Amino acid sequence: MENASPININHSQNRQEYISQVVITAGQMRDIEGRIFAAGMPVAALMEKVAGLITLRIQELFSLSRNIYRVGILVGPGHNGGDALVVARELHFRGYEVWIYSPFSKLKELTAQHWQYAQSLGISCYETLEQLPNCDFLIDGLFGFGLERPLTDAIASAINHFNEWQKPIISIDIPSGLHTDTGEVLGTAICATYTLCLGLWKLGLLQDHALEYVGKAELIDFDIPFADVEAILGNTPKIKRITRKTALASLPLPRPAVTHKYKAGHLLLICGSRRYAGGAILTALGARASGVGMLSVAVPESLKSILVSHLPEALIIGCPETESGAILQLQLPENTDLSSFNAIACGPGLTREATPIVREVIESDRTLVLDADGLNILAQLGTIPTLQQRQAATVLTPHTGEFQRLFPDISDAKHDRIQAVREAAAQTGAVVLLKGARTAIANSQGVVWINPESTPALARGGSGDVLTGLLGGLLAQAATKQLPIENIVATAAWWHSQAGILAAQERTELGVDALTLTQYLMSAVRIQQC
Ligand SMILES: NC(=O)C1=CN([C@@H]2O[C@H](COP(=O)(O)OP(=O)(O)OC[C@H]3O[C@@H](n4cnc5c(N)ncnc54)[C@H](O)[C@@H]3O)[C@@H](O)[C@H]2O)[C@H](O)CC1
Ligand SMILES: [K+]
Repeated sequence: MENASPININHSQNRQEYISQVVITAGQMRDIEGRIFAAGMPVAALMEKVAGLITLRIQELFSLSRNIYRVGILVGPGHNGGDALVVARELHFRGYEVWIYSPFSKLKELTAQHWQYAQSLGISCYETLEQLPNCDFLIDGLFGFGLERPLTDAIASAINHFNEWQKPIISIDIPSGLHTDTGEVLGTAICATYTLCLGLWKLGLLQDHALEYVGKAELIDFDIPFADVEAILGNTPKIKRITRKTALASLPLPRPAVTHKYKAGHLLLICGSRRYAGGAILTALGARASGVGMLSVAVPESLKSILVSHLPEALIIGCPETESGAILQLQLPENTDLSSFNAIACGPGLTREATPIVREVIESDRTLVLDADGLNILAQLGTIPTLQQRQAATVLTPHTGEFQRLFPDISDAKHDRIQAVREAAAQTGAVVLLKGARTAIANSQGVVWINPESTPALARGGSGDVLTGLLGGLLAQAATKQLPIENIVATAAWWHSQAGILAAQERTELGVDALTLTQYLMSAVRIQQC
């Protein structure tokens, strides 16, 4: 954090950025909340403040009109339900037609008081699903981060019932039924249209399998003092969302006024085979977009001319090839060896025949990105023992299937991807990027970056090749800087997804083939720079 006088730390840009990055668990939220109440903030006052902010946002999302005026409020037994009851009261005063549903007989005291007051205002309250009025949208205040066990019987069937209504649902803090940390569905869960996350981003909202329940997630910042967050998480929180600011900070921009091509990094790509020539081209185009000063691309000899035609500025190295057209041997130009390069990216389109090549680059002292067949070969060689000997920085970029081949003993990456990628990084000492709808990046000290924004448009062949090239190019340029490798990897993931989002906006989610994606990389970063 830049130095800011203590007076304004809670209102500064720094706090905004910090709050937008931090990702927390239910336990950490409870501890932070505990500090706030211990410092004298009455629970009821905080609930009033939070619910007031929720009400304002709801009025923006569903402005009162002739067609939108009926709102059903689902109330749980805890303070999530308390929030919802305050929202119910405030929307009632703002002219919405409000009804409340809660099947719980035992409510927390504050929640029970709000229930009683809502009834005194004449707001219709229901305890059973029968005869519920129609509505234009629903507000889910059943459970927040206090959900402790799977939902069963009455409340589970009620949630399924409301999901079947196909009405827009706004979930307060977390879609009810989702595990706050793993994002797992505990029995069943509300399928939210919007999730208004309170105070600090909950980890479960960033887990791939939660996304279909979360809908569009927004943060309701209710001025949690920076000191309280820092007291629980420390100055460098372990799990962070990649933000535009952090991503742009690791880009090699602006360039120094005086520079030359070798100062802007030299990347060696080792990729492609006669069967997968396209993978080599896409990886090289991704690398080109990174701005790397010099790009060398080692491919089987038979691919050399097609690579030259696509990338006239790159040094294409034609290597001896096997019968089936895989690279047989890395044959670098005269007076060149692996130490001539700032970074190496190896794997796309290699096929499994290129084991000697992968072994050679692993044994080198260069910063190394392994992807695709580079990862499959690493898995065959034995992930942990093979990497143990490496001193230089290693980045692995598996999708879920490659991850499970690399780390068969790590708990199922689908269950808790964040924990899985952390374990993989700790076991290998590598930075591990686990691809997904919310790509997660971990280093061996347990720091995790999560990319909070992406698009299903990127789920296509070749998209990963582009990322590998882009990442390799950024690492080659950063070789002389002291930036943490995981920050560079996070920036590459962010840049890649922003290009996909921009391309999908202009061409729909069906129009983002990998070649098109390479053409959006530049405009994505230019737009984000404004
Ligand atoms: N974080 C903050 O600073 C603020 C949070 N607020 C809201 O409070 C909830 C958390 O409230 P809490 O009472 O701790 O938990 P819930 O509302 O999620 O309710 C849990 C409640 O339900 C019971 N329960 C747990 N599991 C089950 C189950 N499977 N079936 C039935 N009942 C279950 C449990 O015993 C609890 O009583 C947070 O999300 C915010 O919405 C503050 O209002 C504002 C500040
Ligand atoms: K909720």
